[in-house]
Amino acid sequence: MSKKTVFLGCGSMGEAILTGLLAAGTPPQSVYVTVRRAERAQELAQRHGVTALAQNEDSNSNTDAVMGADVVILGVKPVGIAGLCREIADHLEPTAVVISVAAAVSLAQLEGALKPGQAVVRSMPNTPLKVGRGVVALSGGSHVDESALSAAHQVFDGSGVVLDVPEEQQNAVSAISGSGPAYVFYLAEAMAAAARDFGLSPEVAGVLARETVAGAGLMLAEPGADPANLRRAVTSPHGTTEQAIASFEHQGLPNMVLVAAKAAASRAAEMTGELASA
Ligand SMILES: NC(=O)C1=CN([C@@H]2O[C@H](COP(=O)(O)OP(=O)(O)OC[C@H]3O[C@@H](n4cnc5c(N)ncnc54)[C@H](O)[C@@H]3O)[C@@H](O)[C@H]2O)C=CC1
Ligand SMILES: O=C(O)[C@@H]1CCC=N1
Repeated sequence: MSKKTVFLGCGSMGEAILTGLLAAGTPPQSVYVTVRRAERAQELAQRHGVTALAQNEDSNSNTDAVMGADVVILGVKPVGIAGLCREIADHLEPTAVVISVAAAVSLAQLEGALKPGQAVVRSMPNTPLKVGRGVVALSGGSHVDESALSAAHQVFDGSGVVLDVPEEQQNAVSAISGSGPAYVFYLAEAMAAAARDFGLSPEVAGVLARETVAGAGLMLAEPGADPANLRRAVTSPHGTTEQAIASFEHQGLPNMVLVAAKAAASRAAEMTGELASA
């Protein structure tokens, strides 16, 4: 029998994980999601065939949903995580594995808001899980044994690469792969803007940028792909690309990426502190 898997909060990230999980073969009948609004619940139920519950005055959908659940995925914003944990703590099966996807929320904060002994996994996924090309890093809490960690791996296995990292590395993971899709989309936006600056129509500019980034991404996904080698294969000696790469170098693009990633990681550390004092 399939594990009962529950998503508490199912927005951008939750739905990306849900889509990947179902595409990898998990039967929708074993999946439950809770959201705030009835219209969103209806949308998720129709789109994915899962049972979707919205908050209402008569019952608490979160505590109802976690009853008998094997795996519970916390998909709400960091600021809502501790309250959600306290809300469900007494209703969880002692054997349930709780997986948080929230940036900046520490295992200590999660464990402190749940009952003693609950297995908790802190994860940092990314939205490409939705298309089977995600990457997620997991860190197990103090009560996570091999079978609990394996249950967490199973949530993501079919839709991306799953890595185990020490918890201290989670802010760095968040700054690279968690936020990373946004950096790439931002580059695509900038490429489209440059194309429009040349006088190309917005439609043509959009297609050029999107297809180039998507095609390059697929090449990077091939086994053994190396970004530097792939770049060199496009860069003819004394040709056009060489000029653009030299311009990026001159303007300090690698350092800009480093500084931006450090800003993301610092914000995560700051958020952990804010959540602790809230
Ligand atoms: N969006 C991304 O690319 C990534 C997000 N994350 C993490 O994922 C978490 C969710 O982020 P997003 O999906 O972007 O946010 P979102 O706002 O799209 O989704 C959050 C969902 O939770 C629902 N919700 C809020 N409180 C609830 C409650 N008490 N019970 C049930 N449902 C509730 C909201 O209605 C919403 O649908 C955050 O903690 C974030 O740090 C992690 C990695 C990447
Ligand atoms: O921006 C955020 O806080 C979340 C975490 C990583 C990606 N999105």
